[in-house]
Amino acid sequence: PTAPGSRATTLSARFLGVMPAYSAADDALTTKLVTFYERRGDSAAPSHQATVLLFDPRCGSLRAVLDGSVITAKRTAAVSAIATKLLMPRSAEVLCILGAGVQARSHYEIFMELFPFTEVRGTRRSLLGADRAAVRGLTSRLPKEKLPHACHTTVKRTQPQRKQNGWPSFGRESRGPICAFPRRSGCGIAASSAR
Ligand SMILES: NC(=O)C1=CN([C@@H]2O[C@H](COP(=O)(O)OP(=O)(O)OC[C@H]3O[C@@H](n4cnc5c(N)ncnc54)[C@H](O)[C@@H]3O)[C@@H](O)[C@H]2O)C=CC1
Ligand SMILES: O=C(O)C1=NCCCC1
Repeated sequence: PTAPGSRATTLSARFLGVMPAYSAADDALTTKLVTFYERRGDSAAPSHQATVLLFDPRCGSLRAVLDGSVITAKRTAAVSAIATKLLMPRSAEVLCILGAGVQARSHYEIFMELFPFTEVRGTRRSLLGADRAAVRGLTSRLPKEKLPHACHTTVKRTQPQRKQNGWPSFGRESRGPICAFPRRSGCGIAASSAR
């Protein structure tokens, strides 16, 4: 989760986030620095780039500089997985992932490892490029007649809002990832990872 004291500096759809944290249990003093930029089609750079600095809590000296991109991808998906483990109906078989970027991939990987989904669905803009062939039962749109049991949005700058039929629809503000379980499952919108 975002640490208390985190700050973000904005340059019109370009952000620098500072996420300091101290864990007494691990005796670890750290901060993550993360930039997240709205990308136009012509940019090859990742939309989110992060670095983690680790300090010695006793003397304040810098001890390590870590790449933060993998940590961000895995930690965020891990939080979604915890929420899903606690809230998803046991009978769930169908996973839906909206978005096709870094978080879509990390969510896909951990969800396929931890849960017995038999089917994965995405939207037209999904799913996972090269992994497409490995995804069983992928459909290119969300069929109304058979709702998935868990839905994870990893799209940028959108947020699902519950529709009457229980499906998330996209608003224009805010950010994912957000875990949603359709109302039919009895859970409603269940959790938003992290922030
Ligand atoms: N809560 C947390 O701790 C974290 C949250 N995030 C958030 O998760 C989201 C995804 O991050 P990344 O995967 O790293 O970004 P990314 O830039 O790698 O992927 C974004 C994906 O969303 C898709 N997309 C954008 N608009 C769409 C739309 N209207 N419909 C369908 N797909 C659409 C893009 O095509 C792209 O595949 C961002 O909003 C980001 O800020 C990311 C990291 C940590
Ligand atoms: O690294 C994180 O955690 C982020 N949270 C929200 C937006 C971008 C990065």
